[in-house]
Amino acid sequence: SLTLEYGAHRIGKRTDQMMETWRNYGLGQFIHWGVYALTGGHWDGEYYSGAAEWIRSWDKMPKDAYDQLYKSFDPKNYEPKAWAKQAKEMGAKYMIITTKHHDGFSLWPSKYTDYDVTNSPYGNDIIGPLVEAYDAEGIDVYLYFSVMDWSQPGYRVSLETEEDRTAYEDFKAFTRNQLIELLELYPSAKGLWFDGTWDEAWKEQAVFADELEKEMRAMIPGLIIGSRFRPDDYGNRHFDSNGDLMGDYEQGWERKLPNTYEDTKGNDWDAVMTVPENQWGYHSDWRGHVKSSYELIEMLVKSVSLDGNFVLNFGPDGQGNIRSEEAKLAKEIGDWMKVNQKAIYSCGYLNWQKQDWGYYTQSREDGKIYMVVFNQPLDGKLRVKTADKVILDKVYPLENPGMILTPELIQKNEYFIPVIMDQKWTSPYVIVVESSSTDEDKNGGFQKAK
Ligand SMILES: COc1ccc([C@H]2[C@H](O)[C@H](O)[C@H](C)N2C)cc1
Repeated sequence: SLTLEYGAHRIGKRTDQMMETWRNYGLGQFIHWGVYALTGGHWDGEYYSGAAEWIRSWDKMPKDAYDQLYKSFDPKNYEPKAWAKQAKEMGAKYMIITTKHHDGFSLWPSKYTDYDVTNSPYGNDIIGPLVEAYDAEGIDVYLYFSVMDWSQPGYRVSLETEEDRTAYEDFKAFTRNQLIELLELYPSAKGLWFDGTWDEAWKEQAVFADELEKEMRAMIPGLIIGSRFRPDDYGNRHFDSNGDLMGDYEQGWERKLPNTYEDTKGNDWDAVMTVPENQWGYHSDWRGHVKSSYELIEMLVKSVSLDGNFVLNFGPDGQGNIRSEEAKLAKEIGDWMKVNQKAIYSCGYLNWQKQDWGYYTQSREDGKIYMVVFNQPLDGKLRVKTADKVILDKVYPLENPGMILTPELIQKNEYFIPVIMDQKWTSPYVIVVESSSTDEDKNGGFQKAK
């Protein structure tokens, strides 16, 4: 393997408490909010078919018109406490907020740019009250920050000339200033979710990025930073030139999920997901497929079953309203979580053979196994093929622990579990499996399967 000075600084998962907490979240909320929300994905009566938060890059969007939008940013209906309560009801354990997206508009009072909320009619800090509201609900806050910043004169896609390099040094200093400022203003933040780090110019900044990451980690011990921040000695991101994961978890799963445990390479990871196919910021006219809560619950369960976190995106409108479609999803997901959260929180991958009826998760706290059923077989029998030397001690519906189900042995380590046919399951349901190992432990009894 290559000797890398700026590659992965750790092989394998972080095992400290803050990362354990992160690993056990299961469900998160992404919030994309900024001046792009004022356009709702339209300009001058025309429909923008791209991602609404990218409308500034649309050829039909005059750049100066976009850059004046902040003079209309005055979200009368912004209610951070209501947003936090809704997220709590949904069952989100963490929230990632766009402090600054690619356009550079800063949602906090920044000393380093005039393109921020203090120079909008709204005038006040957006981020601070949001952090307080989510902290008060016990939902951990993470700060999304786009390195790419179209508003900054020093920003460059690539460094071709000496002038580029000189300008980029200013941009690097600006970027560091804003990040230090964010961590000083919001020290309860548990981590940063970086974006906009694919430019050639940034990919040459292995030294700068590494020093900055170290500086940020020193400011908030345990700070969690994913694989989208640093480039390595050769400009590789997410995985360094030896194939080792950069940062604390893999951030590559954007609007897509891994299919198998092998796809995750055994790393921690999050999957960030839009409700439409590709809209993060507010678009007033969602076209194409809009995901149902059933689909999103399956993605959540699949993510947890493969040791990841699922982060669902919300895009509030220009007045600070959470749109009705998202409010409905938050309610429906929350209703499901209220009944089935034990199969999600502090759960992860179980190495039993994947079956067609759904997904296994296993509690990292007590080893209980959860069978989350999406596709109930017509004969009401769930096939279960356990790992070797496992016996099933007790099986029952999570919703009705008194209803003991008796597995039917098919062959060694393989059973049918008869679910209740007269129980009309109308949404994904969970069967709990308490199991133990047939290995004799030192005093001849059975130990709980770990
Ligand atoms: C070039 O393709 C991109 C670039 C950036 C994105 C941004 C989205 O605006 C959103 O912030 C998402 C999390 N991020 C990857 C999406 C697609």
